[in-house]
Amino acid sequence: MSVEDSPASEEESAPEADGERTTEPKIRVENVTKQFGRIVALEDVSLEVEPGEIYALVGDNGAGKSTLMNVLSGVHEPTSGQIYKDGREVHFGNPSDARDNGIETVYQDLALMNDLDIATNIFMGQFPRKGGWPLQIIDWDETYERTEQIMMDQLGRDLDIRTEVEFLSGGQRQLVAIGRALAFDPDVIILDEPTSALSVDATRLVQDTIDKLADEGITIIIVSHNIESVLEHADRIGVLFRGSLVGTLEPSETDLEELNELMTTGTLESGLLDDD
Ligand SMILES: Nc1ncnc2c1ncn2[C@@H]1O[C@H](COP(=O)(O)OP(=O)(O)OP(=O)(O)O)[C@@H](O)[C@H]1O
Repeated sequence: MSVEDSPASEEESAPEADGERTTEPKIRVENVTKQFGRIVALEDVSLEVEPGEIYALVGDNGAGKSTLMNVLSGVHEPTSGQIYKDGREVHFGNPSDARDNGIETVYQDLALMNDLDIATNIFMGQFPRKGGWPLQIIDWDETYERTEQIMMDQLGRDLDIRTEVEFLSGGQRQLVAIGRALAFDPDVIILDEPTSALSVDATRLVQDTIDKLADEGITIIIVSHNIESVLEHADRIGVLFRGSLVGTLEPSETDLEELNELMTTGTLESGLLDDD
């Protein structure tokens, strides 16, 4: 993996003289195309996600949402185009490259271990350790202390972190998966369908948590079919249609009907659409 300064980004990272923009977008996708053989899953997609923003990606089945998510999380390399993080061009050859650049992904399959407790699930594979090599052992005190911090301070939930995950509700399980992402101290979290198959209450729990993380400055990208929830919680909504980004809308300027039209036809009859 390499991270390069792009000449353009150096210029852009300086605060502009008119004071309008002082920060780079957290994520910038520029002209990204992804092909799988003859299938064009993404075609010339460009978008920007601002720091601390909740950006939702919506689209019909096969529109390219997962592919874009996988490009950003290092699962797929784009066929062409560039990705920038904080104004620097990044190349992700695998998910740990994305992780090294502060991007964590919570997949729909939460991949939790049911018979282990919350803290163990959160730090699985990256436990704090103590002692010198070669006699290093897991530092359980530190593991539970840091889990408590993630739960209370970042997720704002008073869950008993020694509870085995199998006893948790759907919403609580989603929080544990988000907690596991937070353990890597990311500044971007990508969430794949975080509220699918959740009850109304669980959906609210997860949404409130996502709002809280964004308030803390973490940039959130949500892939979702839940348009109502997206309209309520996202700052902006990117609509993909057959691999192309056909619109970027703010919830205040659109509604369910319009989004559905855009998702299913790739255009709006009214023609009123920002092309950013
Ligand atoms: N690994 C792959 N190999 C071949 N084709 C793929 C691969 N991944 C995705 N595609 C194709 O790329 C297109 C976009 O798929 P993608 O999964 O990104 O859409 P999506 O919007 O996430 O759809 P869904 O909501 O159904 O998950 C589809 O035509 C899909 O069949």
